[in-house]
Amino acid sequence: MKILQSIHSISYFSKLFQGTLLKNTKRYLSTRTMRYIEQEEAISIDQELFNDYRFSVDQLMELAGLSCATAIAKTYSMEKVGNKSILVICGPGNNGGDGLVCARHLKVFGYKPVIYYPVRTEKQLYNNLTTQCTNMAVPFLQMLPELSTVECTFALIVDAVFGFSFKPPVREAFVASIDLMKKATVPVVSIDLPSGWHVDNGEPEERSGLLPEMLISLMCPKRGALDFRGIYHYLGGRFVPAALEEKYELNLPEYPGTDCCVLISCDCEDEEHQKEH
Ligand SMILES: NC(=O)C1=CN([C@@H]2O[C@H](COP(=O)(O)OP(=O)(O)OC[C@H]3O[C@@H](n4cnc5c(N)ncnc54)[C@H](O)[C@@H]3O)[C@@H](O)[C@H]2O)[C@@H](O)CC1
Ligand SMILES: [K+]
Repeated sequence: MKILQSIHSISYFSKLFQGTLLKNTKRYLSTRTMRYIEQEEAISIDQELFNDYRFSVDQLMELAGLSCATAIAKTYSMEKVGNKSILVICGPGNNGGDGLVCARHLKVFGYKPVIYYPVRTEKQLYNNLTTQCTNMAVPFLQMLPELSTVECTFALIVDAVFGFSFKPPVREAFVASIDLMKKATVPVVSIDLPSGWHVDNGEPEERSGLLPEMLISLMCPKRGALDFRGIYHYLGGRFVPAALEEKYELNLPEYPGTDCCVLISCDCEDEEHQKEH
């Protein structure tokens, strides 16, 4: 009983201190105490970036998507991926936009991305991103592939369905995509948050959520990401002005040199991966 209680309090305190304690065998590669922010704070930082700093969505999305493609390439080399394609599933908002940008950069890096984008939002930004992909020979699937097709055709699935504006429950149009990612045995890489997870409370109560192998938090990790139990946790979206970082006490880790992403925790024995990144 005592052991159980102490396990509960360890897990309670590990949430309370927002990732400062080591969980399981996970190795936190950064020595700084990063803050895992709530949905409201993410929205408020986002607004400051657009309204006060006058960034455009296109600018930040390009940096976010590039950092995702870079983190993927660092982790899943062309050698590992082999001849297989990468399925990028895009949602209706900016998380989906990050997926479109990520797919384009993966193509430039020499991978074979294929996009499934079931619900398109009629906005110039998304129209431009889809045109760029089409003209750069990144195919769009009309239908979600069968599980068996996914297993033999794709080396990875990039989950760009929902990010920090998601409000549960998942609406019908996206249920099949999320189910496919839950069932597939190929690794899933989630952009910003695993889709379907509560932004603040993380994995759904009944533990029936999507379990990605890799998570790329953008700007700074969101509170729900404390439940991440996969292998690689990267931070990307290196665009936060120092004054905003200070104001929100984000304590971001140092990015190595000019890199656009940084590995913040790694639950693997792969010492080389940890050293290199
Ligand atoms: N400042 C930042 O941090 C930046 C964030 N970016 C990305 O933008 C994301 C946030 O984008 P958005 O605010 O557009 O929001 P999301 O992309 O998270 O989702 C919003 C869209 O999902 C729909 N949606 C919400 N809940 C749903 C549900 N239960 N079922 C079905 N559909 C649902 C909404 O109607 C809306 O169309 C971030 O997570 C990140 O990936 C980057 O693109 C650029 C910079
Ligand atoms: K996502």
